[in-house]
Amino acid sequence: MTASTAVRTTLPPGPRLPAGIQTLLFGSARHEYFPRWQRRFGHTFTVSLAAGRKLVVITRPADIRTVFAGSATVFHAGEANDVLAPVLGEHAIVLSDGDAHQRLRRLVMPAFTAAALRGYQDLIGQVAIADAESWPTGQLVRAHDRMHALTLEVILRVVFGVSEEERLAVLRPLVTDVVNGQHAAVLGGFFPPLRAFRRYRRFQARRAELNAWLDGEIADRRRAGAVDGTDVLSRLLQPADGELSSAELRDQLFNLLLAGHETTATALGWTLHELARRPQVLRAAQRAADDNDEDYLIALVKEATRLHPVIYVIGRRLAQPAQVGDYLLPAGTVVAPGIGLVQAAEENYPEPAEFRPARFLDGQPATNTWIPFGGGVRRCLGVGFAQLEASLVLREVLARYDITADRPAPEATRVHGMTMMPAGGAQVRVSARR
Ligand code: HEM
Repeated sequence: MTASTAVRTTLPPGPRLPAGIQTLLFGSARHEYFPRWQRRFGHTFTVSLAAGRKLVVITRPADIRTVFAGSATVFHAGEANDVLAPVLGEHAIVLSDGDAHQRLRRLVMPAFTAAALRGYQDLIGQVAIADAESWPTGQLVRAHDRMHALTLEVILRVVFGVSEEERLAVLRPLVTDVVNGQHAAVLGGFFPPLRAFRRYRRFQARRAELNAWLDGEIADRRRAGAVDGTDVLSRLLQPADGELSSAELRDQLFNLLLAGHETTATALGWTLHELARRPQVLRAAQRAADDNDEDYLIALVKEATRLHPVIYVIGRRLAQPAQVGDYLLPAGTVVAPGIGLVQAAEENYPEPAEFRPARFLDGQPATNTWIPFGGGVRRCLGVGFAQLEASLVLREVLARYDITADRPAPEATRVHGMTMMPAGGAQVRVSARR
């Protein structure tokens, strides 16, 4: 082995700022500091976070492949997600590892197969039409807020399977409180004194109410033998080998709510924002909506999640030492594929700041250069669901409206917990289509 390829046993270089400051920068402006640190320290760098956590950020597709294809007994995603433990239930798939994860994935997967998705299509389409018909014209609309309400409606109707307006009216504010309170809960998990604050206590109280609602719903459905509906809960209730207990089922539903609601809304918000700024691409997208060209509509979302990754970085905690690229990293390190960095690299996407859906029509991107949904055995379970939902929503909106931006510059990105949002709410000016 030559000196240049020798495996290094030190951690990769990284900023020397105090860990508290690096934690703050990671929490509030990772999309600004990670590119700077990459320029300064190279393709692999270490971010030192509070409580001695070391995040080794990787950006080369070959290194990302090592992590995604690596053994699930070595690369633990559940442990890397432990900051979410105060929010999610103990059985949540996102927090699990090893055999427990494999079992949950096997039991939840049938609700996300292509056949299952076809079953949800009409219901999602109805929610999309109802929303699109009610857009106000002649004014500025915060598209992200609208998408937030819409994707919540999809979760309630298509994932939880609730259709009666009376019950939806109870659930909407309850779920909204829980979703809005999750960041206070994560902070309370980090800094116990914050648990005395009202926001933390309110989250816990509303979370308990939602748990009780979900428990009641699952018990009712089991009693009634209601497993043939076209919703995710019905699919999950279908008897399977080693089936989910009621507590496990409740935690998965809650996990799906948190994983699928804000993420999809944000991807849609960014897509509409980019379209409003680019009349030519908008016209092509409107033609695709008229022709029901699903490939183009999905290419729009793929390009939006490339240019504006909803989740900027993901992690795997090493259960034992492992070699990733040039480094032999110690157990306990979190190896973190830098989604936002790999997708913004000129060598992977020429003129990376441009919004070009055609990148996803002329063949596939190179392996591990487009990873907004993560990868390997932990790849997002809802990728097909999110793309179906987004394409149906875009079809209905673009068939009806012209959208423009008042300002040529793109909106800044705001970090909100795990999610990278449009800071101005993805404002678009809406008019009836000419
Ligand atoms: C545009 C929308 C979405 C984005 C960008 C997104 C992104 C992600 C990412 C980055 C991960 C982590 C993957 C990894 O660590 O390798 C993930 C995991 C997950 N997502 Fe999504 N997601 C979206 C929508 C959804 C939807 C709609 C659902 C379900 C209704 C969902 C359910 C899940 C679940 C259950 C996991 C955990 C998988 C596991 O640990 O095995 N997601 N998602």
